Amino acid sequence: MLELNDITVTLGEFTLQADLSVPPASRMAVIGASGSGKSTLLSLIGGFLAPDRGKLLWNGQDITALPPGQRPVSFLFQDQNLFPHLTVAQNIGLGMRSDLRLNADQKARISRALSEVGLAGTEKRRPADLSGGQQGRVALARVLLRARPLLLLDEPFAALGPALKADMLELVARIANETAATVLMVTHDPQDARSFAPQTILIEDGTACAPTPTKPLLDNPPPGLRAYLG
Ligand SMILES: Nc1ncnc2c1ncn2[C@@H]1O[C@H](COP(=O)(O)OP(=O)(O)OP(=O)(O)O)[C@@H](O)[C@H]1O
Repeated sequence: MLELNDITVTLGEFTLQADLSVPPASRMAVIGASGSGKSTLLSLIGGFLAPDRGKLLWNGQDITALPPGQRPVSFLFQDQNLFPHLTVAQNIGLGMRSDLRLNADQKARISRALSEVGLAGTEKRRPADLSGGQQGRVALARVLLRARPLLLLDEPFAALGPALKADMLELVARIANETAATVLMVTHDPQDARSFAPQTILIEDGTACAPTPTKPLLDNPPPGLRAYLG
């Protein structure tokens, strides 16, 4: 279980507050208007941003002061952060061994992850030889192999077409179920929230609200969210 206890973080003029819990093995959408603080919330949980006040707990352990690499977290951002000089397999392997001395079993796992994201046989290619959507899928394969219990997704599949995006969300949901991972996904697309996330964290007026069931929230949104969704 992830707990944000009485958190305040200030970035220039902007302040975000959060006092909420995310139950184990849940899939959550993070929704709010542009500039409401969605990426700020994920940066806070990932350890890229320190709160001015409050604590983050993971399964009861205080992780507020832990650097990103020591948190139980993996990320998938829109900007996929693939290294252009490394092959697809090496980019994925970095998630397992930073010196890239991969054994046969690790290489086999990389190939299996590539098959799962629909990119079988691309191990030796470079990111520049792949489309934006394919690069996104390589980044997803990397995240899947890291198998951390908390997965943070920031608009990860925005560059993909609708069919592929649905496939990728289904894949993330399946892997999250198999590994009992908790997933927080920032999205601007209410359909994605409905299909992927039973619960939603709404960010409004500088506050990340406690999780609430997605369908009733989107069926009957509060005024600020209604205006944003159009
Ligand atoms: N380094 C910073 N210094 C000052 N203000 C910042 C900084 N980073 C973000 N902000 C401000 O914090 C607020 C929240 O930004 P954030 O990126 O979290 O919003 P968001 O909901 O993810 O937006 P979007 O949907 O447009 O990506 C914005 O008003 C932004 O201008």
